[in-house]
Amino acid sequence: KGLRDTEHQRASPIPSQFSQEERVTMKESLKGAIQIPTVSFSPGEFNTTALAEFGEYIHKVFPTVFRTSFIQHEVVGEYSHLFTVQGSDPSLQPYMLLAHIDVVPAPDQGWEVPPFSGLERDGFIYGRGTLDNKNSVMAILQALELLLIRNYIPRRSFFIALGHDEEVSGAHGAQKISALLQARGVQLAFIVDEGSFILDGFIPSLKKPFAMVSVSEKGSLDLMLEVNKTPGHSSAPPKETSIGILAAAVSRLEQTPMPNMFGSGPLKMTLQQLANEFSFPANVIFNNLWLFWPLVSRLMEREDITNALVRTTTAVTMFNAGIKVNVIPPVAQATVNFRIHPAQTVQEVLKLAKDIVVDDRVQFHVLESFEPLPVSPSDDQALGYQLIRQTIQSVFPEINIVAPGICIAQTDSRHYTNLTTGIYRFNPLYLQPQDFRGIHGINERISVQAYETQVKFIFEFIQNADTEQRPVSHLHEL
Ligand SMILES: CCCCCCCC/C=C\CCCCCCCC(=O)N[C@@H](CCCCN)C(=O)O
Ligand SMILES: [Zn+2]
Ligand SMILES: [Zn+2]
Repeated sequence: KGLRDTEHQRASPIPSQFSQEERVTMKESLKGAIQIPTVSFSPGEFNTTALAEFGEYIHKVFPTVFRTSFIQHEVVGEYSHLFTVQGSDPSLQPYMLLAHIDVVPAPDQGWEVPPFSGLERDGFIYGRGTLDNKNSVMAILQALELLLIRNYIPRRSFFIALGHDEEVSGAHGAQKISALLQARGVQLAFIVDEGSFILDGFIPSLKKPFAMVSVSEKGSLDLMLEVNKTPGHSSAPPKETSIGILAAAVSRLEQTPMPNMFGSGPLKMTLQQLANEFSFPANVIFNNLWLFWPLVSRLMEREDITNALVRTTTAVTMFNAGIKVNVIPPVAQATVNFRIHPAQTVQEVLKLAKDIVVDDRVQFHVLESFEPLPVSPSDDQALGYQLIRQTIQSVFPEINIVAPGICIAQTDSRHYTNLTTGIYRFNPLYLQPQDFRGIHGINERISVQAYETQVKFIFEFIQNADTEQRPVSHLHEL
């Protein structure tokens, strides 16, 4: 399986080796990026000073990118960046690399070092954005900078889109870039974004880490539940207050998980590809899912992360009520964040939620919703998927399995379905469960060595994408 060379294949790729000085520069540049607090607080509420500073910062640390004649740079939606890298062969369909420069807030509490310090400790750079997602922003531009310094000229054109509001919707960044490219008539061969990793230790009986390339992502429904009651004196309370009614409603939602959808969606493909990697007897079980699916489906529910793969999840994330200790509360509101399994729709989940609550004193307000994403191809003919696979095999030769999977979070790539059917979410980094807890959590960090490897991966990927051939079906055709 893979990509077939032709006479046009670049004779000798530029080796992905970096000098000691370059390696120091690249890690210092990442630290500088972490120190700029580009926080998204809520839709439309960003640290605009930091976003503007970030724009100046990338000019400073990647001067060659900005002065190269075949690269066009545009600022979109005030703070997002779009780079158009013109390849020498217009017959090759362009692709796009995505990343986002905004981060979620990070209060200091619980961090070993301040979250916007970018401090290095024991070989790790700490800070908000080191995994989500300034690592990708900086690694993409760093790899391009290093290629340009080595006089690289791409054959296949590509775009780099860096959104500034991914963490709150992408409405001002990714959506505008997508509309701009659509207006220019651009169609893309594929997109590569954040959203998955080389996963290590997420499934107990799996012997080795494997690379999961997410070919779909879950949808979402932000639902606000509201109960109104006439306020009054707390000395003569009604049998139920708005708070009590609402608490019972959200408790019912928490206690009644959405149906287990194991068997539909990309997870089946993931497990089939992994089957032989499990130790005995799990390998027998995963090789015979037709027989053991009830058992596997129950096993998947046990851990939070694997549970998120088999169903629409329900997270009560906000609860507001009450105005004074001796006043019966007039209104109580709770917000529930559902992450929708690819085999369900927003409308189905809304109906299920209402059927669980069954209380007409509770009003439902849909704040925002997004359908799950279609499944991108991962077969032998899928150029983007095969290029990712090829580059993983080169940069991580110890990884035996590259499997398609699903992203349990949302990414900016969801705004680009108008431009391509090939959307792949993969960050070339090892991720363990404790690293996952750092994403949106505390002590988010990346090892210096992992960041260098990410730069190396993109450095090779950009060159691999210059291939002019289509993927081939069978190895024996090589
Ligand atoms: C058998 C396979 C086991 C798989 C285990 C999966 C482990 C999880 C791996 C990776 C998931 C990390 C995803 C990182 C991307 C985070 C993107 C993000 O934070 N997006 C936000 C966007 C919010 C937009 C506003 N609604 C989000 O989803 O909240
Ligand atoms: Zn992200
Ligand atoms: Zn995030």
